[in-house]
Amino acid sequence: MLSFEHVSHHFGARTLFQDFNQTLPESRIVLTGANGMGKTTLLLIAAGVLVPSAGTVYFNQQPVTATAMRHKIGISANKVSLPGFFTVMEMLSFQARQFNCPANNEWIERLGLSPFLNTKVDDLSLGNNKKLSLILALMHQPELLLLDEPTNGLDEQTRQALDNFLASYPGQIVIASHETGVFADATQVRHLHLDASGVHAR
Ligand SMILES: Nc1ncnc2c1ncn2[C@@H]1O[C@H](COP(=O)(O)OP(=O)(O)OP(=O)(O)O)[C@@H](O)[C@H]1O
Repeated sequence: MLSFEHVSHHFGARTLFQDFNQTLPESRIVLTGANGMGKTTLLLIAAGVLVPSAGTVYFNQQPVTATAMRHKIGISANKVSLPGFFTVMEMLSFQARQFNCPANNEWIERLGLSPFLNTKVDDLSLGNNKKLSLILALMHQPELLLLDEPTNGLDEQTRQALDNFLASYPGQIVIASHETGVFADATQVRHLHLDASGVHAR
C-alpha cells in the first residue's frame, strides 16, 4: 500500500505539490493532469528515485528510498534514461543480475523484442525503447509498478498484450496517463489528479 505523508516538491521557485497526504490501499491508481503539472515527478518520488523537498513516501510502511525497496518497486518512465551504449541483451542481463531474476522472460518474446537483442539502446526506435523500459520495470515482478504513459508509442498488438498483462497483475500499479480508460475492467481504481493547486484524490 502506497502512502504519501506530508510530501512537498518544488523545482526552484515552482511548487508542484505541497503537503500531500494520502494513503492509497487501492490496487490500481491513475494519475492524470495537464502537461507539466508533475505526474512524472510524483512517480519518480513514489519510486524512491527522486527525493521530495519534504515528506516521505511509504510502501507497505517502509520508506520507498530504503535500499531494501529496490526489489519491490519497478518504474518505467521516459525520464529514467537507459545507458545507450548497452545492447538490449546486456541491459536485460544487467537488470537480471541486479534483481536475481531470469533475463529470458516471456516478455521479450511477447513484446516482439527478440530481433533487437543485439541492438544498442541508442539505436532502438521510440516504441522499442518503451518496450525495453517496460520489461526492465516488470521483469523482477515488483510489488509496486509505476508506469509513466506506458502505451505511448506502442503498436496496437503490444498495447493489447500490456493491457491483458496489467489486468491480472497481482501488485499495486500506478499509471500516469492522459487517457481516461486506463484500468477499464478493474474494480478498485483510485484517481489522483494534479493541477496548479496540487494533488487531488478522487
Ligand atoms: N529536474 C528538474 N528541474 C527543474 N524543473 C523540472 C525538473 N523536472 C521537471 N521539472 C519541471 O517540473 C514540472 C513538472 O514536470 P513533470 O515532468 O513531472 O510533468 P508531467 O505532468 O509529467 O508532464 P507531461 O504530461 O508533459 O509529461 C515541469 O514544469 C517541468 O519542467
